[in-house]
Amino acid sequence: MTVILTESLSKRFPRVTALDRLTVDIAPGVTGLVGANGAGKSTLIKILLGLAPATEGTAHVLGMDVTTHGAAIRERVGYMPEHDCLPPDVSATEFVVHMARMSGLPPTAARERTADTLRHVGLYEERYRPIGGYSTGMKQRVKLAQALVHDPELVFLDEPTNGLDPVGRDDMLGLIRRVHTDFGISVLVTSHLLGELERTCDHVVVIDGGTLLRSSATGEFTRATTSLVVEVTDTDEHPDGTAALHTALAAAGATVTRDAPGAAPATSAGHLLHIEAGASGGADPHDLVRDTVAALGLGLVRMEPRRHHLAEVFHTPATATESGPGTEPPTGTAAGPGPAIPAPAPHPTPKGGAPDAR
Ligand SMILES: Nc1ncnc2c1ncn2[C@@H]1O[C@H](COP(=O)(O)OP(=O)(O)OP(=O)(O)O)[C@@H](O)[C@H]1O
Repeated sequence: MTVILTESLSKRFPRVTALDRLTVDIAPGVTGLVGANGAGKSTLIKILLGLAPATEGTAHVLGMDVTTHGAAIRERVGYMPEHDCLPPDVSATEFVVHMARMSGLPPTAARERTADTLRHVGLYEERYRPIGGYSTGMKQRVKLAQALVHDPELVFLDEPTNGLDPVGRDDMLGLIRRVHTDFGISVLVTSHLLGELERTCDHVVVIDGGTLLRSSATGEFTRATTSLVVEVTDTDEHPDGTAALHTALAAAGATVTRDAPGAAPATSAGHLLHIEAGASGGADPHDLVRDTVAALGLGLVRMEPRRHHLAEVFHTPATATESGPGTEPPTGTAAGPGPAIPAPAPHPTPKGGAPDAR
């Protein structure tokens, strides 16, 4: 089953190719659409809603052609735009009731659905206050509520975590997950932060310069690169236990690094060893570590699998070119041959709203 299907979809502006022969097939569930700023995410959403015409190619949403069924698609799809689009002088309740009425709900149903939806997104007493006084987090919740109020089958959420602090981001990601688990609504959520989508999405589509880099289940991005993290104590015999273990494991044929491969320096603890799974000559790396630690007489503080983050997968040239099952190769690229997408910004920058006041 497919909720979104595009075939060789392109959008060319006079100076920029925003989408370049994009072919994707998205199933029900929560799907992340990842790409750096300018990758073409918002353009794709506008085409899928029937709000902007494609230059070439086809797109279907819930089985409907976007060029001929835009209005019918918008009846069954919710849309949370990226930019601040809320009127400051009305309350969340007034605004969401208005949007529900615009979607065709009768007055009583619109009021009831509004109350339920605002409660679901976590807005309570403050829903009667003017939106102008809300924090960015509260405004994002109102935008999410208006996308859900007409009970759609699918929602497009464009950068819903933009401008939120880490706690606000986690709350929003949890809400997005529940939109699917509690109501069965499929979600297409965009972000320029790869890491935040791996916890939220079943499937991730990565685009760059309007072309497809990769489309696969979230687990496939991370599973292939699992490594073990090991931490040991020092002893009188081995004052640097980590170094001793490193030497012994390497001598046994394991691929060992002292810092997290590809990790930012801030996350690299010099006393952690990373052993690549499957790189220890066929032996189970758990057994190898256990036996080696015991032979050296060290104390084992921890031994745990470490799942690489999506960002690392894309910033490690060796893994970025691997094709897992279900992976589609990049099509002709306007952004050059490099497989890695540009580094995501360290902080999401609110483009339309004020920084979170909380
Ligand atoms: N109406 C337009 N006219 C000309 N160029 C446009 C227009 N809309 C988008 N673009 C360009 O198309 C490219 C893709 O833009 P788009 O907004 O889809 O990217 P995005 O991935 O959503 O990034 P962002 O998160 O920054 O909005 C960009 O280079 C942008 O400048």
